[in-house]
Amino acid sequence: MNIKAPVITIDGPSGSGKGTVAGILARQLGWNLLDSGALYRLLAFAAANHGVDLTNEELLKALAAHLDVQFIAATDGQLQRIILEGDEVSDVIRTESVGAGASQVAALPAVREALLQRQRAFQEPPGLVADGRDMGTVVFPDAPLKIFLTASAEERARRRYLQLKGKGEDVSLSSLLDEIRARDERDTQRAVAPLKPAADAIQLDSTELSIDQVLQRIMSEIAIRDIAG
Ligand SMILES: Nc1ncnc2c1ncn2[C@@H]1O[C@H](COP(=O)(O)OP(=O)(O)OP(=O)(O)O)[C@@H](O)[C@H]1O
Ligand SMILES: Nc1ccn([C@H]2C[C@H](O)[C@@H](COP(=O)(O)O)O2)c(=O)n1
Repeated sequence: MNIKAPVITIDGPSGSGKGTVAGILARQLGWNLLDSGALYRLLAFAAANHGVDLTNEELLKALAAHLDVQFIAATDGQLQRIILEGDEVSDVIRTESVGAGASQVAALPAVREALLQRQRAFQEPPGLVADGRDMGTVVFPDAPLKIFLTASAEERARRRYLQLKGKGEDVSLSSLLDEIRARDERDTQRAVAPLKPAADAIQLDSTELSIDQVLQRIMSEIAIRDIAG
């Protein structure tokens, strides 16, 4: 019998804290991590490098199918690293402009199809924490625990502002809020795999919660379901 490794999905809009929470959870549980947004970001970044237009669905599909990417698991003191075509791109794919490009290519059905199996291949023992927009609805519909993490657009823009300021970037809160709203609109309104909670997802609004409080809430759901051994 083929018993699949358990999956915890964490979906939600940009800046809700999915990536942070998924990374900590995966480390605490000793499970694999799938940052699915990174795949769409890598595709948008690779397309720019190869001169592929972000509306050219056929070429983007081919690029997605052949993306030469390696995810190097986090270790104590070092976050997960991402290598594209031999170069480390962990930081350069995190800009708002690459995020906007990712949101654009993510609306193309052929691109999503090309990335589907690549995402499912992360489901390896002892388990997987997967974050994105359609982890619970499309990629891992049988996951035993699905979280839909939200926060108000204003709070998400504030978090992003602090994050980027902390990196020394010159950003404006109002333009970040505009970008977050535009990305929400594109991600929720697209025809394929739009951002929405799975019917069986637990919805968690983190506007007033710290990262630790969010983690505690998820840990208690894991304990209730007894899915982490
Ligand atoms: N509950 C929280 N309270 C305060 N800050 C938070 C909280 N959750 C996350 N953050 C901070 O908000 C910023 C954005 O978080 P993160 O990158 O995890 O969001 P995300 O949902 O993965 O966004 P994206 O989808 O755009 O990658 C980070 O600086 C993170 O430390
Ligand atoms: N499962 C996913 C993950 C991401 N996307 C798209 C939509 C986002 O705007 C963009 C970047 O994601 P982020 O790194 O900010 O989480 O990628 C998606 O459609 N489906």
